[in-house]
Amino acid sequence: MQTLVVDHPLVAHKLTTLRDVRTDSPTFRRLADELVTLLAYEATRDVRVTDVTVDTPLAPAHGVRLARPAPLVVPILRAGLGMLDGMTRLLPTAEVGFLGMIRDESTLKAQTYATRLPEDLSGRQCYVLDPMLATGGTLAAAVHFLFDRGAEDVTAICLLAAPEGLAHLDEAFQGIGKPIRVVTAALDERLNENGYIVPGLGDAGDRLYGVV
Ligand SMILES: O=P(O)(O)OC[C@H]1O[C@H](OP(=O)(O)OP(=O)(O)O)[C@H](O)[C@@H]1O
Ligand SMILES: O=c1cc[nH]c(=O)[nH]1
Ligand SMILES: [Mg+2]
Repeated sequence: MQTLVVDHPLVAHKLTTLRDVRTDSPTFRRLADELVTLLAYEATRDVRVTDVTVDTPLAPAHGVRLARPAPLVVPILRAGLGMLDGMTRLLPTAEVGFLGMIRDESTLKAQTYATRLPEDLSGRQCYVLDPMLATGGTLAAAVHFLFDRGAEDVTAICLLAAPEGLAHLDEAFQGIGKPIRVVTAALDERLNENGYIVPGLGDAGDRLYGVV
């Protein structure tokens, strides 16, 4: 598995405000949206393209277009939904699948309550959106869903990651023979006794959409 921590002053600036407990929900949503677009720029570095030639007003010009089939973007509900618009702004032709998952707060195990994905993902590049990679249980389950349907590679875009979550994914997908990448704005220190990322930003879903 490959991990990329995007090192850029604009990313660090926006992430700092996102973490701040005084940041309200509307500002949090706007910053999450802006951050995902910056992260997606790096995360899509290996997106498949095909060569094309277009005519400028002066002469033919060689260039590229996104290859078919289009990439699949998969936000993990609920918090991943806050990253969808920022991603599709950059990749407007992408298709979107959905996974609804919630972590049981006592066992920290991920439970799936909704799946809406294409049956056949053969040859598809997939981008999973979830702001928090904590124990890694949720993301590991999501990646399994995609590989089980034939996805060619999976790139996860996260706002924050914990070392424990990256280690979990490394172990879970060792020897799978398919590329997995995690692109994140920061690698934090650790998880606390409740499985929350420290220093983190709290519960991303609650900060985006309110406590339910
Ligand atoms: O790496 P893990 O330990 O599995 O934890 C990370 C998951 O926890 C959060 O979702 P949550 O269960 O709070 O659901 P929500 O998005 O509906 O708030 C977060 O958005 C991730 O999906
Ligand atoms: O720190 C964390 C861990 C899991 N889910 C969150 O929203 N935040
Ligand atoms: Mg939550």
